Amino acid sequence: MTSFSLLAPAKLNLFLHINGRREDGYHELETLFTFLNYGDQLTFTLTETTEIEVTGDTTDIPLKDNLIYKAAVLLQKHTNSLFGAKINLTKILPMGGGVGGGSSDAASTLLALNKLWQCQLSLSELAALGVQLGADVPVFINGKSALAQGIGEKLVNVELPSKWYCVVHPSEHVSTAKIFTHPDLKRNTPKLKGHWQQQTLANDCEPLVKKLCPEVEKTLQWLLKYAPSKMTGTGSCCFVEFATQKEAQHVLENLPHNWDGFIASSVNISPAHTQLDAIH
Ligand SMILES: C[C@](O)(CO)[C@H](O)COP(=O)(O)OP(=O)(O)OC[C@H]1O[C@@H](n2ccc(N)nc2=O)[C@H](O)[C@@H]1O
Ligand SMILES: Nc1ncnc2c1ncn2[C@@H]1O[C@H](COP(=O)(O)OP(=O)(O)OP(=O)(O)O)[C@@H](O)[C@H]1O
Repeated sequence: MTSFSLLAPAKLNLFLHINGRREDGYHELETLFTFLNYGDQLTFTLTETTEIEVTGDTTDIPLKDNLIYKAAVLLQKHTNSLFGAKINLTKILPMGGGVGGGSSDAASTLLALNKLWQCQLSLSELAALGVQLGADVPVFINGKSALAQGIGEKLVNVELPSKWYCVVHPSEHVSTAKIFTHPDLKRNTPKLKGHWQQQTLANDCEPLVKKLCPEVEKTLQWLLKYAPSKMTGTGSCCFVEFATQKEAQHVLENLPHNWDGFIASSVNISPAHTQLDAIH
């Protein structure tokens, strides 16, 4: 196989507790990750030179900063691969929306090129490379819904019931770094004791983001008409959960005209892994 496509799925943080700040500035957190059957589309084609070419919806991001390019170069250097690749991106996920699009692109690139270049690195070796690109990359490499600890890289797989989500993307962009460096961020939630299902679960970034971005506050309020609303990651996307597609579709159909959103079902195994396993 010298060319194939993979999805880079979205993630949702079903809760996000911040337990403290480390000396390097990163935060200790506890979060529950689920994957959505919805994401960016990436096509990988093997080339016989070492060049890495990224095409498609990449205009906003300089090549050297693109997490797809960075992931490819990292793997190439780590394995001394003499191959290259042409990678085409169809961007579907909102950038900086808290659904992990950049991290998921990076993870799908590592997974795909590991196969295309026959590097034969294990998932834990790929995750160790991935965490150098972002705290969220390992969960996408691991490919299973998981409870994460540490900076988000210590993962315990969990089985979650499949749900339907309506995800709304407010027009305001939220910088993850800005939230994590803000003095008013709540950083003192005690670590979970016992099973997470028996606890009160929240997103500790939500009060601060609501204060800084009125659009997020407005979105969460509007969604409350339908179901308990939550924010994912450091925002700005907000979501509501349902048992059926019909209920999620109903919210999407009623979105105010200038708002963006999508619906998707959650899956316990990342669609990138399901697709990769089907390639021989
Ligand atoms: C908030 C989450 O989206 C939850 O899934 C992630 O933990 C963020 O993951 P990410 O976007 O892959 O994060 P990175 O690209 O590694 O870091 C973005 C910014 O967030 C801060 N950051 C990130 C993760 C973490 N546990 N503590 C942090 O303080 C970093 O210092 C950096 O300034
Ligand atoms: N291929 C890429 N896709 C999206 N963003 C990228 C990519 N490469 C680099 N970036 C940079 O990464 C930043 C964060 O992107 P991303 O879409 O992952 O944010 P996010 O959904 O808030 O992620 P998280 O929840 O992990 O914080 C973007 O603002 C962009 O500058």
